[in-house]
Amino acid sequence: MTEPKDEPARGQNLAALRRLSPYLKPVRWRMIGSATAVLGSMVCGLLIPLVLQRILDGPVASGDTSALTWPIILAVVLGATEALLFFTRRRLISGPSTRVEAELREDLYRHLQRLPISFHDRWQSGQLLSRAVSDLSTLRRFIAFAAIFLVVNSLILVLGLGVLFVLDPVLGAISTVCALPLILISTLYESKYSVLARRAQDQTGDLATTVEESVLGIRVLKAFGRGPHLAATFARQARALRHTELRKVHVMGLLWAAIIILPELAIGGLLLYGTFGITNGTMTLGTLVAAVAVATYLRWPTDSIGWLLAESNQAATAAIRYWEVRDAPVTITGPTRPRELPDEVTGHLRFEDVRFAYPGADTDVLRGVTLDVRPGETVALVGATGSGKTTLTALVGRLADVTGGRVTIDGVDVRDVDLTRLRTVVATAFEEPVLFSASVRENIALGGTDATEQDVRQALRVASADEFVDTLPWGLDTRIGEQGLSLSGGQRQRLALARAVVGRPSVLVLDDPLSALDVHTEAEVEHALRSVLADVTALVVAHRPSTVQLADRVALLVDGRITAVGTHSDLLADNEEYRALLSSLDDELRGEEVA
Ligand SMILES: Nc1ncnc2c1ncn2[C@@H]1O[C@H](COP(=O)(O)OP(=O)(O)OP(=O)(O)O)[C@@H](O)[C@H]1O
Repeated sequence: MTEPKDEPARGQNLAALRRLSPYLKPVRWRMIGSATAVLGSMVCGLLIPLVLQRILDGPVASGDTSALTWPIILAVVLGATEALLFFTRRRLISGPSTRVEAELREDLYRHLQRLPISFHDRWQSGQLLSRAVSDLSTLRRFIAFAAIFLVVNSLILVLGLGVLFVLDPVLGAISTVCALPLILISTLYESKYSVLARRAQDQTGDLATTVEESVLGIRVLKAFGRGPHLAATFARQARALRHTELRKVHVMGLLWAAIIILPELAIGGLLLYGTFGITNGTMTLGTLVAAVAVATYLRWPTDSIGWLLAESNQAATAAIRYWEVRDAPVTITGPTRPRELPDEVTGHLRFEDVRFAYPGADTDVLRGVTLDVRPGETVALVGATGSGKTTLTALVGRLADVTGGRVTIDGVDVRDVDLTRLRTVVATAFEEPVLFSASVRENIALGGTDATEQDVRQALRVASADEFVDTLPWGLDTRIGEQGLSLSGGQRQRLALARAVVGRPSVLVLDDPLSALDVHTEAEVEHALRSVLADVTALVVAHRPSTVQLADRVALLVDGRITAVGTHSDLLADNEEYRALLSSLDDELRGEEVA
């Protein structure tokens, strides 16, 4: 599922850009300096035609070449200053614009880390990726270029038209009459373009999602021969994006037609009127040449307005998309006044009448779970598929919050404990042992920020992973591929276990740690698990009888409630439902093995 994609409303654009001001404030003087430099540079450029006018109507008309020296020196100085100031603009703005981009990106990443799992369940990763990369580049380009030139070019346009009016009011009027429709067309086109810009940016996000998913799922795709199917989906999305880009070009093309024709008409009009003026003696040659030179100089400020508006629109769309993520509420936060857990946490874990419903769902997944896991005890959670086992485990480390009842550790509600402290006390290992493209050491140390070399080695020993890590080419420093793809399933599971125990948690939550392992690997991980579970309170989701046998007691989850708790053998003897469930899990397992 993806996030809602609204077309940007008018007015929303400006508000989204205005919200960037806290980031722009520290660099505002450099931005103003850059705008002033470019304005100064363009004013110099605008003055050169006036010097030309003086040369033509003065020394050239009178044949007095001795009077040429100073005007020529002035023209050269103006030209050199124009170039120097233009260069200064770039020097002034490049540092601040990249700094703003980096800060926005950092804050986005930090926010993504704090957002609840439910947010990440809802959003496609490609959409987040495109916002963090391409949208922020668009904003940097806007800050460094479009924002400054939009202001400066508009000012130069007004100034230039003013110069034309001073040279001759009719020349000024001809140029203004041609410039006005251009501004009108640019404004009309702005709204059309912004809708297409938003669509193209969203489609880029979809495309990124497909690429990312196919790279992560490359094994599944190859195994099922589904590569061509995904390639077809990719091609379809790429075609849709191309179609939108072509429509953008079409809209842009219409604008460019107006942009090119209207200034040409203006220059034609100036030449026509000027030629009559010179013939009648009401205008000098210098004035006409200066007017044509000014009008030609104004082509870039005029031409660029549509394109700069397009860039600004694209930047506004990028800003809206950026704030959509930044505005997503962080629903799981630490308490303002945290309650202290004892220094020596015993790990007494209790679920008291716990209820839970996923956001937007009509029914509760958990409907009053009550379970007591004693300090140091291992309880296996058993239930039919979809009965809510994973959901229940997520509540301990507050990956999700209960919607009713409470979860306590040593008598303290987990919502009252400082979040960092809670996640030091509780460690979770998930069904899919996700590893990062980093060294083995870095992957393990993720489980405990203060973990020393000795802690990492101890954790590997506990998880029975030390021997195979020693055989890796660079031992602990061996870089493992993204998702640990260069390792076997059992090796990845054991590294995930080591990561879970490295911070010496008091409560360990394991979501089916033996999933997707063959019999041989299962035995290796089981051995590791026995030693991992020896010193902690553990809640283990179990899909296999072998995992159940690691537990002191078993809790049976049926229809969102714990219906029975007891030892494996007691439940086997007394509970019909448990027997049926276990034999169905056994059948499933046998089916998997045969397959
Ligand atoms: N992010 C989610 N949003 C909405 N519903 C969800 C979400 N995740 C799980 N569910 C639903 O909640 C119910 C319980 O899911 P859960 O993953 O906790 O079950 P489980 O017992 O762990 O299943 P399994 O044994 O197959 O892993 C299911 O009906 C599932 O469809």
